Amino acid sequence: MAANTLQDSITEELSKFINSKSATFACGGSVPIVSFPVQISASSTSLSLRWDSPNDTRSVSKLSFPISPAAIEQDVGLLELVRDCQPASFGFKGNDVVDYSYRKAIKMDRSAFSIDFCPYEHGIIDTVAQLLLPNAGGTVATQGVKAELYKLNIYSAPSGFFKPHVDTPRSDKQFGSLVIALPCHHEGGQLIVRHADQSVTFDWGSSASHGRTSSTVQWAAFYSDCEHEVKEVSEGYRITLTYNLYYSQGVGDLSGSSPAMDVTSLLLYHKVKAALEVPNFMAEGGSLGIFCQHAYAHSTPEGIEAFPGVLKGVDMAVYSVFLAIGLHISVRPVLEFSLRDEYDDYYDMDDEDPATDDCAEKNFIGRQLKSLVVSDAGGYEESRKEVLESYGGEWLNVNWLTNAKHKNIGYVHMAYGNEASTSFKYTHAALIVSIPPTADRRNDASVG
Ligand SMILES: O=C(O)CCC(=O)C(=O)O
Ligand SMILES: [Fe+2]
Repeated sequence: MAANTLQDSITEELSKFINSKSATFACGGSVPIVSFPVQISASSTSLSLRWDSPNDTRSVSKLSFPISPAAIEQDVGLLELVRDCQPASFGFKGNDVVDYSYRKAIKMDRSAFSIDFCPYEHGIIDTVAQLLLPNAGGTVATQGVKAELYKLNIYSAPSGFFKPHVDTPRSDKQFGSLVIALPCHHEGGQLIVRHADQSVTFDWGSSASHGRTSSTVQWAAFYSDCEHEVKEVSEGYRITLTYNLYYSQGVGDLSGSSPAMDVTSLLLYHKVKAALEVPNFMAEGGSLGIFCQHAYAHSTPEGIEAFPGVLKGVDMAVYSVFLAIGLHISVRPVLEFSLRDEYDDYYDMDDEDPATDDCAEKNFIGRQLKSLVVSDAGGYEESRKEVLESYGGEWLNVNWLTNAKHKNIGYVHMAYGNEASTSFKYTHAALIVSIPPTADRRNDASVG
């Protein structure tokens, strides 16, 4: 093949692959167990599984990992675990079925055991969120991953296996599955994951993983629509934990609605309440403004769609606190504007324009976040007032709590003057709160 033809065909194949979902349908890795729990003593180089004995719920059994090839036949805990598991079923036409010609394995339900391994602690869930989630078909409101432990499974020699299947989704929020292999000696039992005409094999057997089985936890995650199978185990015990992976409100999407956070735990909540109780604080009511302290893409359509969920740090705290107190708060663009701007001082003497009167106190605030506005306003003989009106917003006297920090270009318009040219304005994203007058604050149960 001529060099260029070869290059073209490789380019085409790589390009096709990157453009398909196949580029990320499965991922995996390994975590050395010597590092957890955070190593305080030399004895912390194992992990423990504890489970309820089925015959006596007061009695708890324990098994420590890793389990070496030598220990496999003598480990009493392992034999007990095998004894206490039940045959593993699989979903077939809406029923749970046990059929050893399709799946030969045993399982334990999550309600019966606990283990001191947490995939979140080792960055596995962060990795899944970064790699699999973006193509999993969620929305901007589902930027996080919740991994829910499902079952413990054992595939043992001579012939544990699970034929090709697709996992039954537990809810419409499920986008994938995570399998974690505990460090126990085995051979065979490869997990093969397929998507379109591609496949990935995860071989966690001792020889294939160069002995790592004895010292590492190995894992794989894949999308729900991927067919997968577990090949026959020829030696030892392949012990796995399975997790269902769900979309969740992730970091960046908890503003005002974090199910886990009590907003009153934020000191800011009490400070704001105390301020509102002072009659002379904004006695007439008005607008309180907080310029966002972090940078956001607040003038692109995708960036705007992500608000308010994308707020972070103190911006999220501010948003959540005012929302919880029951005041109206929204993210709005503030046009960067000063008296010294362009030729405004000289050419724009329109008396009605508040900018020429008291713009030192007032800010021009867009009604809502807007993607970049390109306008033909501002040509010859048009006042700045018309330029601003074409953007859409109002002049507000704002009591600012923070200074502007980050800006995006928000508005492109014609420049003033008699030659055609363009000019632009930056916008800052700010949280604008409507503060009622003192009398209304007292009457408002949610504020008092
Ligand atoms: O243990 C495994 O590797 C995967 C098992 C599996 O496919 C399942 O439990 O649905
Ligand atoms: Fe499965």
